[in-house]
Amino acid sequence: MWEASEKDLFAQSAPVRPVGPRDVSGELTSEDLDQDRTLRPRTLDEYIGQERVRENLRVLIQAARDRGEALDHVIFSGPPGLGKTTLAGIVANEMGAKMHTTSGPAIERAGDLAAILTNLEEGDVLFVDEIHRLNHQIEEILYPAMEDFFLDIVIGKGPAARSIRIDVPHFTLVGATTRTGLLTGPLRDRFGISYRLDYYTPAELAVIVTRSARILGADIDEQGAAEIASRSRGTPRLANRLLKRVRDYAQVKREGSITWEVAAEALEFFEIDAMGLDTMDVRILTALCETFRGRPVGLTTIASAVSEDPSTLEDVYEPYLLQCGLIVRTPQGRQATLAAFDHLGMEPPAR
Ligand SMILES: Nc1ncnc2c1ncn2[C@@H]1O[C@H](COP(=O)(O)OP(=O)(O)OP(=O)(O)O)[C@@H](O)[C@H]1O
Repeated sequence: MWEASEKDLFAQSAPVRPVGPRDVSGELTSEDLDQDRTLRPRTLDEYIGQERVRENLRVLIQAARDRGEALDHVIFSGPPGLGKTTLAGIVANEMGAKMHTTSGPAIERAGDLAAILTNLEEGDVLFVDEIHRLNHQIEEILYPAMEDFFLDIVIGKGPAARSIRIDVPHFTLVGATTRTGLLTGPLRDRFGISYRLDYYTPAELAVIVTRSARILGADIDEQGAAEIASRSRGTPRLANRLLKRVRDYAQVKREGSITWEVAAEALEFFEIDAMGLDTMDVRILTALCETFRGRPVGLTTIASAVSEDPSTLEDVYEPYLLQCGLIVRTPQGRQATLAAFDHLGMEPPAR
């Protein structure tokens, strides 16, 4: 049950995907938005990697289609750039449904959500990016809409208040989050289907790079694709971005074709090291190893040492450094491992 004024009720729906350029690691930049339109796979067959998710979805989508029903609500979680938005588009496409896109922080008022939901048609997909950032009042309106497809609205205040119930079409909510931990229990429980996306293997990324190069008309050989893939931190968005940078380098400094030698030289030029770490990753490791001498450190302390926002550090940089075993999370904070000292070519302090 929620309260809304008439004005609120007829408010414009929230702006779509208000993302600005965030030029860090797997995060989205404005260039990515253009690139995404052309490079994004549209069907499950075109989608590379995440085998379990893909095969599961294939069965669930076919079952829903055969029954003529909307697919159950789905949530995708995982670090930025792994393909959550891509999968949401594929779900809509494979269901033959229309996709509407918004994000958690863009839905500010109850009326925003009411406007979005009442504009949907039967079977439509509503994609909510960063769903963990929905405010609690909005979440509560969403519960009956997800479960029983109605909105319960109270108009006015005090004795004059009246309640109306509005039916909404059977839709599929596809949520994406980088932080499942921040999702409230009741919201999480209302998703019938939940997948966590993993980092891609270098072999899968090499296939993605080769496919993207074909679409972009770039000439690349197998070793060139493998070299870009191995430095892409398991992330397709980054693989596509590095491919474009290497293509620029090949065009200006070499003959245009991307071989292993050209790719390695270009990535060196753009300061992407052999593990795919960029300058910010190296600054984080250097702070942990050098400034804090291998001791455990809190997230905000590291963030101020490298002048970065703590949540970007936690969402974007940390997962890959943890995955590579370069840092660990202890109850006292984040700590560099011996592998981090080794990677930086430093002696660990005597314990
Ligand atoms: N499995 C895949 N095969 C081929 N390309 C992919 C795949 N997954 C993602 N991509 C490409 O990577 C880019 C980023 O994907 P996407 O926008 O879906 O990531 P995301 O997880 O939604 O990121 P964010 O959380 O930052 O929104 C897109 O350009 C897409 O084309």
